[in-house]
Amino acid sequence: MNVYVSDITLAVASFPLIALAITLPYLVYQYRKAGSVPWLRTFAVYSFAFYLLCAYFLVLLPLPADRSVVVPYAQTPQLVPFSFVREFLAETTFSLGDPATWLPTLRDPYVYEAVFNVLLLVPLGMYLRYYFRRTWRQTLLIGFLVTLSFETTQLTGLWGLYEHPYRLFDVDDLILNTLGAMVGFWAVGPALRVLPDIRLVALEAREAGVRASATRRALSFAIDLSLACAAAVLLGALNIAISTGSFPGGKWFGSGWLARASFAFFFGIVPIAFRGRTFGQMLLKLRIVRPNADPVRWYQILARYGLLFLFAWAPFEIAFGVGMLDVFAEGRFGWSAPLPSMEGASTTWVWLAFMALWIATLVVRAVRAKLRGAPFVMLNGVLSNTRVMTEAGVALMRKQRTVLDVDEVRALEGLIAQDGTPLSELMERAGRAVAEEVRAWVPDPAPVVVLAGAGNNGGDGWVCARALAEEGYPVTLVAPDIAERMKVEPARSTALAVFADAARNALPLRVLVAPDADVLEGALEGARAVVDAILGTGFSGEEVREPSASWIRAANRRRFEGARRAGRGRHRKRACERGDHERRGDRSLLPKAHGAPFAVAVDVPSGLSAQSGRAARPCFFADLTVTMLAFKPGLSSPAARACGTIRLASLVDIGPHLKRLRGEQDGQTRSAE
Ligand SMILES: NC(=O)C1=CN([C@@H]2O[C@H](COP(=O)(O)OP(=O)(O)OC[C@H]3O[C@@H](n4cnc5c(N)ncnc54)[C@H](O)[C@@H]3O)[C@@H](O)[C@H]2O)[C@@H](O)CC1
Ligand SMILES: [K+]
Repeated sequence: MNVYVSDITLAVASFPLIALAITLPYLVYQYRKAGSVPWLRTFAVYSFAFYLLCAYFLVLLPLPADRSVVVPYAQTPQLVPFSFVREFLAETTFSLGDPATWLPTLRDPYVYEAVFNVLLLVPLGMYLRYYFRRTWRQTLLIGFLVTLSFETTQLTGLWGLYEHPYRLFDVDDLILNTLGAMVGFWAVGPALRVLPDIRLVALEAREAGVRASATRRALSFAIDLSLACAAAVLLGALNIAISTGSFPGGKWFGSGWLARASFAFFFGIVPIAFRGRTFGQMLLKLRIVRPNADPVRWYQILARYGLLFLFAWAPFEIAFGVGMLDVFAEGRFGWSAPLPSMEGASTTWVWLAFMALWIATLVVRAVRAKLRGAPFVMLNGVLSNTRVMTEAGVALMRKQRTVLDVDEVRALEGLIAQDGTPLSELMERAGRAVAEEVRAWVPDPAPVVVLAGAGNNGGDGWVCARALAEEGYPVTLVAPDIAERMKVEPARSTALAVFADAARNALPLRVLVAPDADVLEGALEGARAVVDAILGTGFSGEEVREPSASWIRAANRRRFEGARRAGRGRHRKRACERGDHERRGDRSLLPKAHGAPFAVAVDVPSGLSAQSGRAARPCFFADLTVTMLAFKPGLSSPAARACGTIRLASLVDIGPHLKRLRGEQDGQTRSAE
């Protein structure tokens, strides 16, 4: 037992080193991939790394001191399955009929080693299910492969580092370890109800990643600063090495000038050459842009960093003089060296006071930004009219600037159709885009409910349902009437075509026509995702008419109250009945019930006016809204929190069509005048 403890102690002792080594790459990776660094994921990653370290230490240590040592018992692999059971029965006093022998056997090495071997991979199974979202089959396979890697490492004496195996290759270990992974997989099941969904965490992180957080910017600045300092030191050393002796004073330039040149390179030339990105910013997917996300001009970059260095540097240079930086020439290091020799300490104080003031303004700005949920803007950013944004934020902001009125979207559709892409094709692309989002969320086929209205928004729903059914998802499509009786084109022909396809190819697609409340609730209960294709840009009015209203209410109930049989969440029910989740101006939304399906709205959540942004009662609450062609004005109203994350499905390159539309609009205004 002590062996285990000492291995784990060793792992604890060496983990900080590993943590240090993985932190920078982890932060960079996380910012690049997910956009921000949520604490839950970070905790999961670090604890997983720590666990793996422990596991490997337990399997491999202690290392024999001598590379050529022969450990007799480890030489012949143990290949008979379950021999530990036989040995245990043969060598211990254990007897099933005699309870007095039970307790002592627990302390028997055969038993605790077996238990240990099971426990070793229990955490792996837990991580695989919760964090990596693996199925039980994948967990079984991965658990087995990890065990196999342990055992082969032992069999080969640390891959040839030792001349002979020093630990025993044992088939029983393979069986018990793999069993442990499966135990972990099943044991974490109940916890999944309480733990936050790791995918939701990722989605939130992506959303948070649109904003360039102070940490992310500080990290990128630290990278650039390190590069500039390293280059300055290197150049300084080179300068001395090359020029010693050949010049009076032993060098070509003062190293102060080299430092300045190096800073000018990394903070001036590089971002100008790479259109607003320093190396650190490239690594962390940040960019210097104008406040409206337009590209910056070269002089704005110079102003941005010039001002920054003016604030931080100029008072310092004025106070200490240029020679101060000349560490190689002076043979002294750091700015503390000349302090005693200052002609009067007053300049030092001036500089320190200036720095303190500047840092204080930074802190105030940071706190204010945090409180208001606004981006953190530094004074040099204000003066140079530049901001640092994430690439995702820049892309989003540029797209969002093209906000089209609902009428304009309709006109645009007409122009696109004239140019050869009919509305039915747009509908096909729209439905598939929504299906893609559902699949990204629910990667393995699982029940999905599509609520499809009578208009073209419903048509998108039909396409989405077919796309998912083609991938094996059991889809329930809820429609107000049979497809033949739909009136709007191309929704009608699309629905008919989907219906025919489903029958011909035996797709797992079931259509419920005007189901009663119980049937609908039953369908929603088992769903992993629900698609709202009831009402889109064609919705108008203060109230939603039936049956759409009941459908929206049923979906919202499932979302906020949980499943009807769960018996929990009575308080939620009351809150829901009071309409807490719908109240306008109420900033915090009721949290989702556990196990509630992922809710995707097509184009706009049903009940929300895409034009005015007013939410009718009821209004569908979505996690994600996939809006078609362009952003609409209503999507940025306060009521638009019903949208969840908003994603744009471009469907076509609208640039040229938009130009034509705007041209035509101008022509009309002029002729009207
Ligand atoms: N913009 C685009 O490029 C595309 C748009 N398409 C979809 O088409 C949608 C627009 O289609 P439609 O113009 O047919 O309109 P919708 O399908 O959005 O809505 C029309 C239906 O809503 C009903 N309705 C209106 N007000 C109501 C109320 N107060 N209560 C209950 N029902 C009400 C109408 O009776 C009609 O059945 C878009 O939202 C989008 O999803 C896609 O099919 C293709 C591409
Ligand atoms: K909708």
